[in-house]
Amino acid sequence: MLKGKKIILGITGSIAAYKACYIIRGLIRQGAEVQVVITPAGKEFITPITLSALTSKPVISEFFAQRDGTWNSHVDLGLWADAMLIAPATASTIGKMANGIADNMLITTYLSAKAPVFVAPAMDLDMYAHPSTQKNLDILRSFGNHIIEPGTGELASHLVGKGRMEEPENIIRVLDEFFAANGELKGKKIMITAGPTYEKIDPVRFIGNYSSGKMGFALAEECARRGAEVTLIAGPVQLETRHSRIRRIDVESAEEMYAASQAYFFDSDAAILCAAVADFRPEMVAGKKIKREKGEELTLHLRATKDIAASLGAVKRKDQLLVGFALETNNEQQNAEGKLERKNFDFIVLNSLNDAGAGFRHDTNKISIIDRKGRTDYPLKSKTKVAVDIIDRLSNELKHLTLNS
Ligand SMILES: Nc1ccn([C@@H]2O[C@H](COP(=O)(O)OP(=O)(O)OP(=O)(O)O)[C@@H](O)[C@H]2O)c(=O)n1
Ligand SMILES: CC(C)(COP(=O)(O)O)[C@@H](O)C(=O)NCCC(=O)O
Ligand SMILES: N[C@@H](CS)C(=O)O
Repeated sequence: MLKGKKIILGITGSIAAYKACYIIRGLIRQGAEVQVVITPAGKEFITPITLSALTSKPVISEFFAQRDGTWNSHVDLGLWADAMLIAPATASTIGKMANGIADNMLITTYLSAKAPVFVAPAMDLDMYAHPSTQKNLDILRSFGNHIIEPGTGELASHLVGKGRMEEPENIIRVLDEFFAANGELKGKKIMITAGPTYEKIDPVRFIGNYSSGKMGFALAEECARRGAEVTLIAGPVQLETRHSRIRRIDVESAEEMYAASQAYFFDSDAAILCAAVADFRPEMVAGKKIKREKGEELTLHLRATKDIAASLGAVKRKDQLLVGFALETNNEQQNAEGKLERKNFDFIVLNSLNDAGAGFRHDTNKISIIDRKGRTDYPLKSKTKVAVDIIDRLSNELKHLTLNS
């Protein structure tokens, strides 16, 4: 959840300074804006030209801009930022931060920062273990700064030990999770159904469908990233959840998914029913494997499963949102609108098997969001990005619900 976040990246004189390029690229890829402030020693390890090309901003290193003497206001910078990240942070910089020695633009900016500060130490193992460094880190923690512990591995000295700056993707994840934990869905409880259901014929066979769970799991991760507590009711899929705020409930049949949905919906602010729930189940489940008969036919009597969406739509409170999906092969708009009404959805996500790359098993999807006011079409994109579009809409609807309730 770094979209739109303004981040000061402080770079100091460590051989790990080159990794700042990957941090910048990762932050910008997540929609953040990055302003680099680099120490004189940092410039010995990586050039402002490279950093400026990556951030599309002039790099700040002096109190006054070289080109025209403009004052680089550390005060404005401190007020501008949503976060300040010092990566890599040398022992010297950590000591200056801990003791307020503002002898360069980076420390001066740090002392003016109003935003949360994250520090990623990078140094040799003995320097990191030294009581002075550890004491300075404890002081920084006591000020409320977030220390991103270094990793263990081969160091510039070719010794092996703790002191390698944490990897860029993990540093970015720390910031992402920090903002997510304070994200727009903080405190919201969201129930999501995902994947197929399997309806037993006998101990060996079942009726199912091609749902992989990818779309539902992407929705769960996106809600968790935005601070929500997520209950993910998952049919039989080969996927793992990543975010710690996702509580996963595994089910197999439509009946089990129905029971789980009934159990968790009451306490939810919103439910997103992405699962491909079987509409029919065998009336009788054979206790033993049905043997191939001499004849060429096996007749199965099927009975309709309970409609989870309709049952939730019937009891949905005014302070709850209910979102459905429709996978169609024809009459897409008409079928989706029918389900919107029949199941009392607040909006429905339509995807059609007529669109290449959409629907079951793909890593991509092409959706339209339909509600009682109209329809919004989206291009084919990754299910991760489709989830962002859907949760943007859900988040907006939740805000209106909160305002109107
Ligand atoms: N027993 C069912 C079947 C479907 N759904 C939900 O209802 C929405 C639409 O599913 P779909 O199968 O398209 O709807 P059906 O009512 O089964 O209509 P169709 O005849 O097209 O299958 C989806 O959010 C799905 O998760 C549900 O909750 N319970
Ligand atoms: C097609 C999907 C199951 C997603 O497929 P998956 O990522 O699970 O393979 C989902 O986008 C969807 O349309 N679910 C509802 C299906 C239905 O019952 O209409
Ligand atoms: N409802 C469909 C899944 S889209 C089925 O019966 O499997």
